Amino acid sequence: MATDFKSIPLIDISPLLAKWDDLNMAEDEGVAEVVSKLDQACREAGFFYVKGHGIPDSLIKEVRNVTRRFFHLPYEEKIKIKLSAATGYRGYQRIGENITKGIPDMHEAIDCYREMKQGMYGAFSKPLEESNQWPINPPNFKQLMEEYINLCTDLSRKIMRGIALALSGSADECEGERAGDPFWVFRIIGYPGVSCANGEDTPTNDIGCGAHTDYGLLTLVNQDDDITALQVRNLSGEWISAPPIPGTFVCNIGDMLKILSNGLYESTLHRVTNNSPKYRVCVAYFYEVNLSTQQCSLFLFFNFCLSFSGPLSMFLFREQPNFDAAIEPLDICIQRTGGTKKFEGAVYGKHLVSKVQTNFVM
Ligand SMILES: N=C(N)NCCCC[C@H](N)C(=O)O
Ligand SMILES: O=C(O)CCC(=O)C(=O)O
Ligand SMILES: [Fe+2]
Repeated sequence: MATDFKSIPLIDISPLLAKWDDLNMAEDEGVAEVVSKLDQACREAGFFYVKGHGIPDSLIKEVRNVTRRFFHLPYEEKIKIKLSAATGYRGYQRIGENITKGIPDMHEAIDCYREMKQGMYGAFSKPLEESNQWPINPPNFKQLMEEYINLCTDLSRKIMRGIALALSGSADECEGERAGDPFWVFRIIGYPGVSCANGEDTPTNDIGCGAHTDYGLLTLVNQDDDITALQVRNLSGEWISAPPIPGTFVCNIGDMLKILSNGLYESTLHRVTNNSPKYRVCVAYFYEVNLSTQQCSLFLFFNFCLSFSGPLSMFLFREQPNFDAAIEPLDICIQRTGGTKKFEGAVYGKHLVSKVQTNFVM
């Protein structure tokens, strides 16, 4: 975010999706136009809406509907999948358990993370190495969300190809050899509506989620289409609303893309306040990292050799997400920003674990 933007741009990405896997995509006029809009949006706001994304509207709505049904269940039902350090920070957290900059957030949520094989990355990934906890009620919850997550993963990868071109890299600049198996985070969130406390006329103004930046590359927000609650901070510190635009996702840049782009793009601060009397649902998919490391290539090699020793080893050595990717500013971006690295590299998984471990009071 480098400007005093007053609204958030809307981009129709269908030309990019039509050519995303075409080696000459950058020469296509339609793609070039999308790329230039992405570049402008990422520089100016770090936020943009996308339409023409190809994910069926019926699925997007159904994801919010089952979410609403879950949060309306009695508390005893919801804590059956309660999040704790012992569950790898996966599962349900009640209102006020997530904290941002020391202040409890007025939201409840289910947190999910791409699952990882135990012991894969050494000690640092241990805190997150458990399985997701899905509600058994509504019964189709897990299946529906997994289908949705897969579509969001594909879509994010394609948008990231456009962003890689916008950074004047190659389309797959932000991917490793093992692209296609990225690490993701998924948050299913509910924000209670405000009520007028003690008969006062003005509703209490509770912060649904305090000002923060997202941790990875790109976020896709699926928000209720009748409540304006998400706000994005511009350069002079004004909070600009991101009202719902039916049929779109709100997309924003996370900390890993800020590092990769050497600050050309920034992860913009945003927050949520639900001042409406209605309960608000939001389902956020976070496309976190998709760059492989040296370690990963070695692992791939072993995996390749072992794949000849039968189906069992194929199963044991199935692909793992690149949770341990070391993120450094890309050379092309260093050149474009005056030749010096503005950020030290970060190991993605360490960044995530340090955030998650300080996000809860329970
Ligand atoms: N995985 C992501 N990006 N989650 C965003 C949650 C932001 C709130 C959190 N308490 C914080 O302070 O970061
Ligand atoms: O509720 C929203 O609109 C956004 C939530 C968000 O920013 C987050 O979970 O990181
Ligand atoms: Fe966020």
